[in-house]
Amino acid sequence: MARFVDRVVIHAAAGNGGNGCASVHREKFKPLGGPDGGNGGNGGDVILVVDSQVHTLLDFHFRPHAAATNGKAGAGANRDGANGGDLELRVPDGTVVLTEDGEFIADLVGEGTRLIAAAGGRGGLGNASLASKARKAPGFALLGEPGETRDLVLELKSVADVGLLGFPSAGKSSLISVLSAAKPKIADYPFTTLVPNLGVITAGETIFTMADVPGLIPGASEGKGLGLDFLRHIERCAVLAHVVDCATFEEGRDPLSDIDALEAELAQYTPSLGGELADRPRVVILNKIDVPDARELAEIVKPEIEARGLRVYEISTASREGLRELTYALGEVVREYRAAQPVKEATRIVLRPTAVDDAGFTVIEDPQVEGGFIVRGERPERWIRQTEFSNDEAVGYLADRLSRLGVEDQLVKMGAIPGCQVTIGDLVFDWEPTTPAGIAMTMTGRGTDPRLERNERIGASERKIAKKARRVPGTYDEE
Ligand SMILES: Nc1nc2c(ncn2[C@@H]2O[C@H](COP(=O)(O)OP(=O)(O)OP(=O)(O)O)[C@@H](O)[C@H]2O)c(=O)[nH]1
Ligand SMILES: [Mg+2]
Repeated sequence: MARFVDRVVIHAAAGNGGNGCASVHREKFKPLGGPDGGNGGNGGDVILVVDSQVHTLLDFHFRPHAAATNGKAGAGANRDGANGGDLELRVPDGTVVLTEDGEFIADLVGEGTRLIAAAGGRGGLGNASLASKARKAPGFALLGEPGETRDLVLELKSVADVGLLGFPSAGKSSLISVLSAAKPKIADYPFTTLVPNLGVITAGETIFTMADVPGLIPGASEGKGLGLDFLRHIERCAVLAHVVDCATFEEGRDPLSDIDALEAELAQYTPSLGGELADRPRVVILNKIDVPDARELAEIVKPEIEARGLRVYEISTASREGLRELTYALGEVVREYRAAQPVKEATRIVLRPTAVDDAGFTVIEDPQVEGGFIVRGERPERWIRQTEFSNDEAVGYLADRLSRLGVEDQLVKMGAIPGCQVTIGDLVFDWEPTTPAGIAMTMTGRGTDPRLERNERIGASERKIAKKARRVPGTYDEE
């Protein structure tokens, strides 16, 4: 059976956007028929999708790299590049997504819940789309944006329906091996099991999973033995089953004190996912009754344990006595537990949180460069990525865009002088006002900016967004 992996790091790489195409339509006797470069396709997303048929993160353990396909470049004759295909990764219900630093991103609950783990890059516009009255035949196109790459931690909130608790050599691995198809290592020395095993058990209509975990000893909550690691697994099981060795001759051990010792450890442990371990339903499995002394002992302690309100089952994994009854009883407890859970609602679509400053930007003084500035913002940074810097026309277009957004005005307002160093994203450059009258231009109203009239590529709505961003206090406006 599957080894059980409850925590993996995945490397998600979304597809890059395809580059836009700069092309000029050509026909016989009509050599310059206007721009006809198509747009690049968008890169594919890497998406996590909850699938109730998936129970472990094992696949990701073996294949941690996930990449969506790139968008295709645009071509002449107005042919747009194809979009890259999304890559859907199927994850178990109850997968918790964290950043590598342990910051919580999402809790994926309910069949079909989706999370964009890494967003594909946008395709670049071709020169046909960039054409305007003022720029009838642009000799450039926009570059496709690189897709996001993110390292994410996936953790299983629930690893199994039933978790086995017990001292080393109590017979936990033996039990899972006779109840399910799991074939864990079994031996008569302590700590045979080092990593948990997962078994799938059928009890009539009910199918449930059981986790065999490493043995527990007193002091585990402080890290003794395999300690905390083990408790982290137990925390993710709905039902806890004590497996008690009734045939041990070890000094100071008997079924009751074994149970008490392990309960004391559980009580010491603070579950990292919240929720109390004390609230989990419990059963007690008295094992090894094929040994005569053990059977006798089991008979003696059974009523005492039952008096604590626990269900007790006497079994032997060696002679297979009592297994059928145990299987159905566990199925019953699991069914009860499931029925008591609130109905899980599919969160349906959890989208990647969008950047708050999508429409705006901020300018700060560069702490490292005297007289320098850093411009931050989703859009200006994206525009930089879309620009092919070896093409002067493309650079001019970028400068227009930045100035229209108000970046230039803001730099002036903050005391930028021509020639100072400005950083936007990956780009560092010596700033020069776009027009010789750049500084004076801040005195004119926005509506009278001659560059605005010249350009119809930016839609009214886009301009409105930019304007609105200017009004939001704190976005960047220092007034
Ligand atoms: N006589 C008898 N021996 C058993 C029974 N169940 C398990 N054993 C023996 O007990 C020893 C330990 O069994 P395991 O299943 O490895 O015990 P475990 O609880 O998984 O132990 P750790 O992984 O070390 O925590 C082995 O030698 C088994 O053969 C049983 O019902 N009767
Ligand atoms: Mg074991």
